[in-house]
Amino acid sequence: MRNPLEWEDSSKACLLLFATLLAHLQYLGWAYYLLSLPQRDELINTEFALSQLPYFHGIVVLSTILFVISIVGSLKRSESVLWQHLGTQYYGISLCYFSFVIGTLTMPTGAVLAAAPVVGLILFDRAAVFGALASSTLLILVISYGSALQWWEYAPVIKNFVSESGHLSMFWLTSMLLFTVPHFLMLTIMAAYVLRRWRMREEEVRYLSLTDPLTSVSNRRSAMSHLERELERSRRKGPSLSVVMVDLDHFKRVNDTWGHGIGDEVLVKAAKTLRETVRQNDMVGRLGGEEFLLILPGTDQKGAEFLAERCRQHIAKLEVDTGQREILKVTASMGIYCNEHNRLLESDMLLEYADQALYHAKESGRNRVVIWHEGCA
Ligand SMILES: Nc1nc2c(ncn2[C@@H]2O[C@H](COP(=O)(O)OP(=O)(O)OP(=O)(O)O)[C@@H](O)[C@H]2O)c(=O)[nH]1
Repeated sequence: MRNPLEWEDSSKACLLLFATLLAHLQYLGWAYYLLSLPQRDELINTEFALSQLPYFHGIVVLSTILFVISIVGSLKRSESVLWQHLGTQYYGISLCYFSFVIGTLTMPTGAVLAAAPVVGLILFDRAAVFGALASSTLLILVISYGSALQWWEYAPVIKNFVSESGHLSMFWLTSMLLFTVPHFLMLTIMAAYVLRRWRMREEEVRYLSLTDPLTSVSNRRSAMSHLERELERSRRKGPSLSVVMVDLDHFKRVNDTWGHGIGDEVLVKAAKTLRETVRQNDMVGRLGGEEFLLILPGTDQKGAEFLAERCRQHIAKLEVDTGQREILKVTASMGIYCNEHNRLLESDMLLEYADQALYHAKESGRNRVVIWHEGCA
């Protein structure tokens, strides 16, 4: 599914114009329903309603045309902020006309003026939303003051907002709810949908910023901050922490012989093997190139050695199909350091010692696990 936060401008306009068309169809249906009622003369100004029918139709036709144009634009994946201006301006101005007919100081007008910009700002360009808000507010003010100055009647289609007994007219109240609820529903659903996608994207960005794109294990930054956290915990709570530096042997040769594609495949398989061999709360990070780091909380030196040895054996059993009737095998060297004798060591020293042990493993023939000892320094 594509992300609405990355929709083309034409698709956003298309969505808004579709919502506008639905609203105007609802108003047209309402007008026809009222005109069909036997008691219509008691509820509405029939003469005015009939005189406005061509405009109602005209707006529905115009909304349909604009909607179709925006569909064509979105099929062509057209990107231009003008689409957004068109969609938002038409939404605002066409609803102002309806606001003039039923009254500017009403629930639907207030609801749209208050809620539409909030949803709009999530989805549309700021200039488009504020532009449409400015023109609509200005129009609403002109219509309202025009009525106060007796240039035109207020809510010319409605008769008797209040009944003769002084109570609110049931027809008036029901009509207002009928117009308000769909707008609110549409705006709320749109906001909820876009915000959900927004949260998903945030999750995705977080995942990408912490994960190595090739192997899907933690990247260097994420591994380092995890190490700091675990080291702090080890200092406070006591259990020892072990780190294992893992480096694939003669990896340059793999690349040189079989190409980078096969080299990448080896890295992916090795990372997967490490991930599947360690426990759930251990961390596997790729420090770069063919070097990985295992962070093993609550693990003493003996435990780390056992786990590293198991990882080494599993990697040695890996087989990579080279596509040339030859199966490629790889091995890894590992250096271990555990803070069980010195909880105060900083993370860089922990890594330094593990690196020294790894160097020793390489020097003494590769494909082996070495625990740091004085001789490694
Ligand atoms: N395919 C692939 N190769 C990489 C990647 N990152 C680093 N490399 C290669 O990994 C190789 C590392 O080579 P060296 O550092 O010489 O180590 P080595 O050949 O494994 O030798 P030893 O570590 O001493 O056993 C280089 O050829 C890098 O180009 C990667 O993401 N994909």
